[in-house]
Amino acid sequence: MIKRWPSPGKLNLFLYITGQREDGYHTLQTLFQFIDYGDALTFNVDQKHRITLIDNIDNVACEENLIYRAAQQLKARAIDDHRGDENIGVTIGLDKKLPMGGGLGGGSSNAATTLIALNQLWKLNYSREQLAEIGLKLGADVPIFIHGHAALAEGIGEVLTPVTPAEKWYLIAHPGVSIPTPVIFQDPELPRHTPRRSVAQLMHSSWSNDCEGIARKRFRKVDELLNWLLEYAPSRLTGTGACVFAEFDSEAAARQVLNLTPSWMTCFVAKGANVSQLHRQLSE
Ligand SMILES: C[C@@](CO)(OP(=O)(O)O)[C@H](O)COP(=O)(O)OP(=O)(O)OC[C@H]1O[C@@H](n2ccc(N)nc2=O)[C@H](O)[C@@H]1O
Ligand SMILES: Nc1ncnc2c1ncn2[C@@H]1O[C@H](COP(=O)(O)OP(=O)(O)O)[C@@H](O)[C@H]1O
Repeated sequence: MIKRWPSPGKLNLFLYITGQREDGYHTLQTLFQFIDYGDALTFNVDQKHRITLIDNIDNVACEENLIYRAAQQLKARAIDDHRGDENIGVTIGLDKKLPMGGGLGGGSSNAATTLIALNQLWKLNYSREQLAEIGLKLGADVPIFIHGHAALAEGIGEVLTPVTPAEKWYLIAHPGVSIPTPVIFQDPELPRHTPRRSVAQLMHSSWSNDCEGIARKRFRKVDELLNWLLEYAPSRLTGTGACVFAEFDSEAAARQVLNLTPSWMTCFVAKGANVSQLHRQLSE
């Protein structure tokens, strides 16, 4: 029985924007890999009707928290489908480690962990596909955390092809600014027409992130971080930022550079994982 449910972060090892849909959303080709670093959630289920979040996060109203919203949506769906009743309730605790708005997917991961845990604890018996479908309404990155395997994501993130990139060690740095996703996607200078490539072509090319130029231009700290890291290792932006990561073949190499980082850099070392920590624990 899991007591602390892992909610790991992710990296976008590459991110290409291949077009824009009529509703304004951008179509992507992006490679998701999990990291062995993240938040943890606890769930105490009861029959007291309420969903309560005891450790809320600063500047996010409880009803806006993706954990609360995931629990609410799952309960509403369960009531509609006659798999659960009005009385099902839960008290949720959150140990937050992932920086918010950092491109590490913390909110989406928290939502996915909530859906998977409550599906089990409320005995609802939804399939992973059904949970991913509920999750997609909460955020484009929720399905990848529900499926729990590194994948190439296409469409707006919902078309997933499992892949197994090398599990490198990463030095992940946060510039101390949060970049809201729309700020990048609304920029008129964002490259939006990178040609679509096959999985094989993508996996054998060198990798980059189409959002990086805009993030560097608009956020001086992102630019400074990347300039610093690039002296030591291949380094890129994850998602729409704000975090950046440098990749290494060993933990020792990553830690050696960590020891050199100046005090203005907030960093941690994490290993890439093709199966998320949550799914590894679920299959134990
Ligand atoms: C691009 C990624 C890659 O991981 O960036 P990060 O959020 O991780 O940095 C994600 O898929 C982001 O997904 P998510 O974080 O759920 O995006 P949302 O909050 O739903 O989107 C905020 C806004 O960004 C724009 N948006 C988002 C995703 C997308 N593929 N095209 C867009 O144009 C839309 O205007 C949307 O209203
Ligand atoms: N449980 C949660 N954890 C993190 N962020 C959350 C959560 N619930 C709502 N949010 C909101 O979602 C935004 C994006 O968060 P996050 O997923 O951490 O970043 P990103 O999408 O850049 O990876 C936050 O800035 C916050 O306003």
